[in-house]
Amino acid sequence: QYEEERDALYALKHTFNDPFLNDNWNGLQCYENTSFWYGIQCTNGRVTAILLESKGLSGKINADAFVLLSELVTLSFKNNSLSGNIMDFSSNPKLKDIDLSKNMFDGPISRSLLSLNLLESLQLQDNHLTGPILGFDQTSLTSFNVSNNSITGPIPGTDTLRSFSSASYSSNGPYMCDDSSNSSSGCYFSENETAGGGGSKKEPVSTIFIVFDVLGLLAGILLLFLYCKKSRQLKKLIQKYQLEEKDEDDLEMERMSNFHYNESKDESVIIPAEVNNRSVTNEEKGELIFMGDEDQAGFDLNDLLRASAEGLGKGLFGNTYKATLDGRPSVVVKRLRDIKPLSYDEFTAVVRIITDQKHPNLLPLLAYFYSNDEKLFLYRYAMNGNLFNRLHGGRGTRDRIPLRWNSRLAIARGVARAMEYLHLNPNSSKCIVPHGNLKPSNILLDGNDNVLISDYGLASLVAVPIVAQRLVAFKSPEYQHSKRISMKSDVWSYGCFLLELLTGRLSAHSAPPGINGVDLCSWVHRAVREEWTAEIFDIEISGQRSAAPGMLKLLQIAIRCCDKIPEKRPEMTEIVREIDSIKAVDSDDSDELSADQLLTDESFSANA
Ligand SMILES: Nc1ncnc2c1ncn2[C@@H]1O[C@H](COP(=O)(O)OP(=O)(O)OP(=O)(O)O)[C@@H](O)[C@H]1O
Repeated sequence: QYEEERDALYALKHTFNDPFLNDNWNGLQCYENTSFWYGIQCTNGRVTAILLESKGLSGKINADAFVLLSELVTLSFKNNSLSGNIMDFSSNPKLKDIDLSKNMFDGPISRSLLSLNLLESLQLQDNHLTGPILGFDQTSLTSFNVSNNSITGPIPGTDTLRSFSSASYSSNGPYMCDDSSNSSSGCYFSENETAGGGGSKKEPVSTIFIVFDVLGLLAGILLLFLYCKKSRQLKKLIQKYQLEEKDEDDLEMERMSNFHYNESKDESVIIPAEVNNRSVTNEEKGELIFMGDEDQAGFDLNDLLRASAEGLGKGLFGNTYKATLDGRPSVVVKRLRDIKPLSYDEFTAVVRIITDQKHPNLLPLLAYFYSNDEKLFLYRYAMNGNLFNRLHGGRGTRDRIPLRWNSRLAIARGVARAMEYLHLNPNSSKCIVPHGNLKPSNILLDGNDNVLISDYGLASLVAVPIVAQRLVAFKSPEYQHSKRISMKSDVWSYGCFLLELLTGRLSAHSAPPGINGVDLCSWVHRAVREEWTAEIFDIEISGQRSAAPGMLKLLQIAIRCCDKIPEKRPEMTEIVREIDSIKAVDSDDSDELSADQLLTDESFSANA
C-alpha cells in the first residue's frame, strides 16, 4: 500500500512537472501521522489529504489518478491551472472534502461523485464544466458550488440540491439560474428528481429511467474499457517514472532497510537494525556516544530503542524526530542524510568542533550515533518550539498569543550573543561557515522562552554543492555575485531574521519550502524610501509607543546587516553592544500612539 500510494503520487508529480514538487516529493511520504512531502497529510502511514492550493500547477490529471489512494479524505487543488475531466473517485469512499475550484477542468461532472456517501463539501466553481448537474442526494453534503461553469439546467430537484442558495449555481449555461428572476432561489429545479442527472420534467419519468438505464449501462462499459486502458497507461507511466527515479529510490530504500520499527508501542522510534544484530562487526554496529556523562543524560541506547517517536519535520540535513523516553525529558533525534562520505575519525572531528561550542544560547549536542549506514545527532527537546511558529503561527485565531516587544528584544539579543560567540570562537575557522543556516526555524525556545540556536556546525558535514542549494547564507547577495560566503553572510542572515522579527512578515530567504515570502531587505529599503513607515512594524508591537525608540534602533541595525556590500555590514560584537544598549519597556501593553508615528525620514537618514 505504501508503494502503491507513492506510485500514485509520483504519477501526479509527473503530471504537474513542478520544480518544487519534483524536488520535494521524494523518499518516504508518510511515517505514522507525519508526512514528509509538501501538501500531503498522513494518518497511520496512509495518505489522507492532498492540499495543493494556489501553487501554479498545470497539467491534465488522469481520470484514474486517485484509484490507488483509497484512504483519501481531503483533496484540494484550488486555484491552479489544472485541466482535463473531473477524475474518477469511485475508489475513494472516505472522501469528505473536494475542492477543484478555480482551475480549467472541463467535461461533465463525474458520476463517481454520487457514490461518495460521506461527501461534505464539493467545490467545482470557476472551471469549464459542461453537461447537467447530477442528482446529488447525500445528506452529508452541506457545502456545494458549481457556479461559473457552462453547466446546463434544470437542477435535479433533490432535497440536498434544493438546500443550497442560487450562489451555488449562478453564472452557468441555459436553464439553470435566471439572475433577473424574482423567485426566491432564481434557479430552475426539476420535479421528482432521482439521483442520476438533470432530466426534463416534460418527459415521463419511466422513459427517463429507461434512457438512463441504457445510458448508464453503456457508460459503465465505456468506463470499464477506459479504466482498463488507463490502468495500463498508468502502469507504463509508473514503470517509466520508476526507471528515472530508480537510483534515488534505491538509495532511500537501502537506508530504510537498515531500520526497523520498535513495535512495543503504537508509535515507534526508527532504530538502526544493526544495533541488535550480533553478526555485524563492532565498527559497523555503531554506538551511541554521549557528550557528557551518560548517567547525567539519564538514558542509554536501550531507552532510546524503546522510546516512541513523533516526526517533527524534514529539514535540509534529514528527518527530525521527537523521542519520548519513559520518565525522562524528551530528546530530539536528527537523522543525517546527504552528508559527505566521512570516515569515523573525520566525522568525530566535526562532532568535536560542534561540542566545543558552549554557550547558553546554543542548543548543545547531547549524543551522536555513528555507524556505516546511519548517523544520528541527539539534542535536548526545546519545549516552546521554534521562532518561525511562534512568530507566524495562529495569526488571526483566538489561540494566538501576541509576541510583544520585550520578548522580541530578548530573542534578538539571545541570537546575537550566540552568533557573536560562534564568530569569536577559535574553532570556527575549521568550519566552512560559522553557522550558515540562521533562520527562524533554527531559533528554538526552551520552556522559559530562552533562545537556543540549532544546526550550527552542520554545514561542514554536507557537500558544498548541496550546501549551496540549501543554506540561507548561500542566498546572500555576495554569493549571487562572487560565489563566496563569509561570517558576513551570517550577519546578512541575522539582518533578515531581525526584519522578520520586527515586521512579522515571512522572509523569502528562510520560509519553509512551499511557502512564499518577501525579500525583506529590499522591501524595508523601499518602505523607508517611499515612506510607508506605517506598514513596517508588526501590528503586535506597532502599538507599543514606549518601545518605539528601541524598535527604530533595531530596524537600523537590521538595515545595516542587510547591506549588499559585506564589508559595510557590522561585526556581531558591534551588534551585541548596540542591542545591549536597547532597554526593555516597563509594560508590554499597547500605548495609544503607534511606533510608526515616531518614524520620520530623518530617523533613517543616517543609516538607511
Ligand atoms: N531540539 C529541538 N526541539 C524542538 N524542536 C526542534 C528541535 N530541533 C528541531 N526542531 C524542529 O523540528 C523541525 C525539523 O527540524 P530540522 O532542523 O530537521 O529542519 P528545519 O529547521 O525545518 O530546516 P533546516 O534543516 O534547514 O534547519 C523544525 O520545525 C525545527 O524547528
